[in-house]
Amino acid sequence: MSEAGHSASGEADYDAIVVGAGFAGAVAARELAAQGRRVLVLEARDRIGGRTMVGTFMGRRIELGGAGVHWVQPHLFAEMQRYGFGFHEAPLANLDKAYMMLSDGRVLDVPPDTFDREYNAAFDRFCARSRELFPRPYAPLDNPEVLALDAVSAHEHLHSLGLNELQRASMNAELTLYGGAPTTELSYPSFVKFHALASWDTYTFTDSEKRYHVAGGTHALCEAILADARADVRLGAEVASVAQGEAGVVLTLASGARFSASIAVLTLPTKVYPDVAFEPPLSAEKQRFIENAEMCDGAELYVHVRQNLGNTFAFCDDPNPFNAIQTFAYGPELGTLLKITLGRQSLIDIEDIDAVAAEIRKVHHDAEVLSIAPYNWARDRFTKTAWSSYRKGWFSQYKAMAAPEGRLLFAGSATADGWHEYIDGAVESGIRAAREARRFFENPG
Ligand SMILES: Cc1cc2nc3c(=O)[nH]c(=O)nc-3n(C[C@H](O)[C@H](O)[C@H](O)COP(=O)(O)OP(=O)(O)OC[C@H]3O[C@@H](n4cnc5c(N)ncnc54)[C@H](O)[C@@H]3O)c2cc1C
Repeated sequence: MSEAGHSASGEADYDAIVVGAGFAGAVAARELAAQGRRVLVLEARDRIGGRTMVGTFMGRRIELGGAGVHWVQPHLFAEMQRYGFGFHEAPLANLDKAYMMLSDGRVLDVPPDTFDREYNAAFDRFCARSRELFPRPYAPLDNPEVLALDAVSAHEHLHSLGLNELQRASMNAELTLYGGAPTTELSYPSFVKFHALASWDTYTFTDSEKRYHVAGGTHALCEAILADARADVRLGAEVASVAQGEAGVVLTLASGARFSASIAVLTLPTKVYPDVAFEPPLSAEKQRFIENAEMCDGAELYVHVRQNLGNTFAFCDDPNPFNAIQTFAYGPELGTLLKITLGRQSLIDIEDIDAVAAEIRKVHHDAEVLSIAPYNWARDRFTKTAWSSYRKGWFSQYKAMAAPEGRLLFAGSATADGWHEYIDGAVESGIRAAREARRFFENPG
């Protein structure tokens, strides 16, 4: 290569290189190929799917990353429709038991109807202004008041509402889970936007986060999208540097291999960008966003318990390490599989079965934990954060991360206008980046 983007013959290897084969990358690759472009996908891992990951536990398929999906997530739903994927319903509805672990460790055994009513009341109050603040949720910064409120933390807003103990604790557990950090850090309007996206309706929102999975698994859906791209895909291809010049881009892998193209679409999780060398460096605005905006310290864990606990749900308020403990499957022979979501994995070692069992027994006193299936996203070097959550003051800056820089286009769920903590946001961002690419190719100047 003599100059960024040119091989010795002067021909770039590809029209576009997509970095990352999660949902954002798979969709961007397919859309670029549909435009007639020659596309290469470079993925650091030896699998596709990124922050969606399917495993098996006790003979069942489990989603260790992004899983909850809903038809109010239009980009993802369109993909499910296109490739013929339906919805698989997780237990959640018709709970036998509901629990609330308060911040001091006390556990309330709450009748499920009361739990639902109080939690929904808290949610309604927290998001009471969602329609007013986000009349068009896909243009989330149109209302100038959102920009001002971005400096307000979820904690500050929650404590201004005069809620009762159960309402405040359940809502704080939910917000800790979403923020992946203490709620004093989470941007208040960034969370309210999700309520607006769920048609300004609390029940629909709750269904959208916990109730439905992709039947057949997220992996199969991601595979279907990527197969449709008919792109060259290289797994185990960790991009170490990205150089752009007048003629194109050159991406160099950790192995030393180099590929050139006219443009690159980057879909890296935000916190991973500092591990890639950019020449010239990324803009100061982007670098500030990368350093400051995201904070999610989350992880996911499945637990097999000998006893049949029935259909249960527990919220655990910060600083208890598990924020949500939900029955995933149960029966007389199986016992119970619990799915646990943690906003703050650093509060516990999720690979330590004794520590996990002790925590479970605070809610389910006699539970005998037989085995666990943890995955720690915050410690995964190709993720570093779990889902994308915005620190207060940084939600209003997300467009800095999405903005193209020369021949580099940026996708990934954190850059989405809509469901930024979700698979839907990843799909949305891949479509947007491909649209930007089309504009670039039509008018390269
Ligand atoms: C535990 C957990 C629970 C979640 N729950 C939900 C949920 O219920 N519902 C929902 O919709 N969403 C959920 N999410 C969020 C959702 O999974 C993500 O928003 C979405 O999958 C992100 O997709 P992406 O393509 O933007 O990024 P990613 O999926 O992270 O894709 C980025 C890709 O880039 C690759 N990469 C990184 N560095 C390099 C490099 N140097 N070179 C080449 N490749 C590289 C990574 O390996 C990865 O494959 C959850 C996420 C987690 C972790």
